[in-house]
Amino acid sequence: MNTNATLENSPTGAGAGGAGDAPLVEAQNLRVWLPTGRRDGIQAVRNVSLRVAAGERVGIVGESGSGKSVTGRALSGLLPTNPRVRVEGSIRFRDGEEMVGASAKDWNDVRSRRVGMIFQDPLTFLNPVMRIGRQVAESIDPRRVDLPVRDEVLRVLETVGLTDVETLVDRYPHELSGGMRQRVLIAIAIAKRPDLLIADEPTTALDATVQRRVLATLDDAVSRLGTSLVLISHDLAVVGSMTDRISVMYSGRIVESGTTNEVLTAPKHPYTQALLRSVRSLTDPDTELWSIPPSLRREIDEHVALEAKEDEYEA
Ligand SMILES: Nc1ncnc2c1ncn2[C@@H]1O[C@H](COP(=O)(O)OP(=O)(O)OP(=O)(O)O)[C@@H](O)[C@H]1O
Repeated sequence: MNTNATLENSPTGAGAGGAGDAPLVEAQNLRVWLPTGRRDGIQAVRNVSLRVAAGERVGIVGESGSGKSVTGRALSGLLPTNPRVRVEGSIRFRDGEEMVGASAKDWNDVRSRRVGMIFQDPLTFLNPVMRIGRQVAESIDPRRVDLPVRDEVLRVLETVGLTDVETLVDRYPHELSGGMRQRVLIAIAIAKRPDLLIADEPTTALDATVQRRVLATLDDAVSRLGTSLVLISHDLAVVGSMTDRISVMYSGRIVESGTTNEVLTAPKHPYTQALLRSVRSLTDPDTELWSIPPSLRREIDEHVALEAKEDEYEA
């Protein structure tokens, strides 16, 4: 049986909900197909089930191309707008409607009230021709972007460790360093006090020292707001230090889920075991290639194919 069948809440995780709590967000049997040159496109996400309790922090780890980002984008309704993108299964926020198949307007509503996003490359997310202050203000309240929210904008920017904020609000994204831009992105994401933050490789593009500081800022902001966090990263050390639970993805599937401690200290799935070993033997830190030997990779592929068959049979 696939280990993602039951995804228990961390009994020790900070703020994790109890067993009877309705999750803040729950994806069930999520399946996503994306268009490619091939006629049917590719299935990037295969039967992913994931639940995040209020205040809980869940990490999604796996190699490049395993489906982490597509899962994160599906959870935030930000998959490419292309009629050939197909999503099946279920995504529900607490007290909300089914979001698979929901309109762009419904997703906008959910994002503006409940979900903040932080992506790897702030320049693609920030508006290059809009001053920083206005971009943060729009996140606080898209209808009130003038003076009344200025104090709040300054406060949010200070919250994420930025200084000289009176000057900063009048600057444009290209005038800031990478670390500053990433902090602005965190500010924009937390300004509306979302229930859930989805951070997809939030610091990968930064150098190691800046990365640590920005992660500490994110950690601090999430703790203070009591926000739930989905942290997507190929970096097990980062995810291990910031989450209550971890789901490991391989070939579009969640192959193992458990408390962070369980997954890191007693991994059950051969892929997680290989992943943990390969972290220590990564040869080129600039790529996301994991040094899993081909014979072991074949074994893992066979194991995962067998699990997929079992899941299909059970369904
Ligand atoms: N816009 C897109 N159009 C077509 N295929 C896509 C698109 N985005 C992702 N894919 C494909 O979907 C699969 C999953 O990609 P995804 O980006 O979710 O992986 P990932 O685990 O997040 O990897 P990375 O860490 O490199 O971002 C990959 O095969 C990828 O090539």
